[in-house]
Amino acid sequence: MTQDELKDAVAAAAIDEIAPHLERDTILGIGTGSTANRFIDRLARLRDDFMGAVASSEASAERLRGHGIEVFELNSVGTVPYYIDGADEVNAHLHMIKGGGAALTREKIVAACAERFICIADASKRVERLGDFPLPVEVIPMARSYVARELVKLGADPVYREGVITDNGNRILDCFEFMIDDPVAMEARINAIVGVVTNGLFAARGADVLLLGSDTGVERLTPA
Ligand SMILES: O=C(CO)[C@H](O)[C@H](O)COP(=O)(O)O
Repeated sequence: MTQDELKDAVAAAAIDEIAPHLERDTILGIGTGSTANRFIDRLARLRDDFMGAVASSEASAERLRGHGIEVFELNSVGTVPYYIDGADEVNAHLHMIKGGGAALTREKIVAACAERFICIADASKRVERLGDFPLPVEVIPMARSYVARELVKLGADPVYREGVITDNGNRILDCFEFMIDDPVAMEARINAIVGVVTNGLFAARGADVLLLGSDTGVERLTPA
């Protein structure tokens, strides 16, 4: 199967996972990226079965609205029963690196408000140790150089993502050469640097379920 077919397969599996639990007043949390987009496109077929969605990016909000799905502000919703999103890397504990699409901060906020995080990914995203994928860090623009120097002290090789401004008006540093042995500790450590908005480690709040697509089908995994 191609990677696109695997993304379709996990998007379909996520629909199967949540569809029996949808109520007329359900508001879902929706992620960002090519896998999440496939989920959004399938969700459109169920749009009369639930109330709407909270989106983790302007791009996803636009896509949801394009399908006639109402998009709500998180502040007016409170909690959502499910957050469905992709990942750049995921380990056996369902800790993830996210933010390849620069939406990490809003993704982390919506995930924090979700009762369950369902991660949808093709098998290429499953790793033993996080860090081959460059870890994104969202920074306040004026703190960019300072944060980069602090990240070097932690062992990373941070590279400014040229031309990218996040939905929050901030910048992204991608940390290369950064093998992460303790994702929970490193997530907290990076977030403690002044000027960091958040980083792309989703470890303190990892996923509850991973739907992982491979040539043999979609596997449903829970944290080890
Ligand atoms: O974190 C993300 C965006 O900020 C995405 O979930 C992540 O980059 C995976 O994207 P894709 O489904 O396109 O591979």
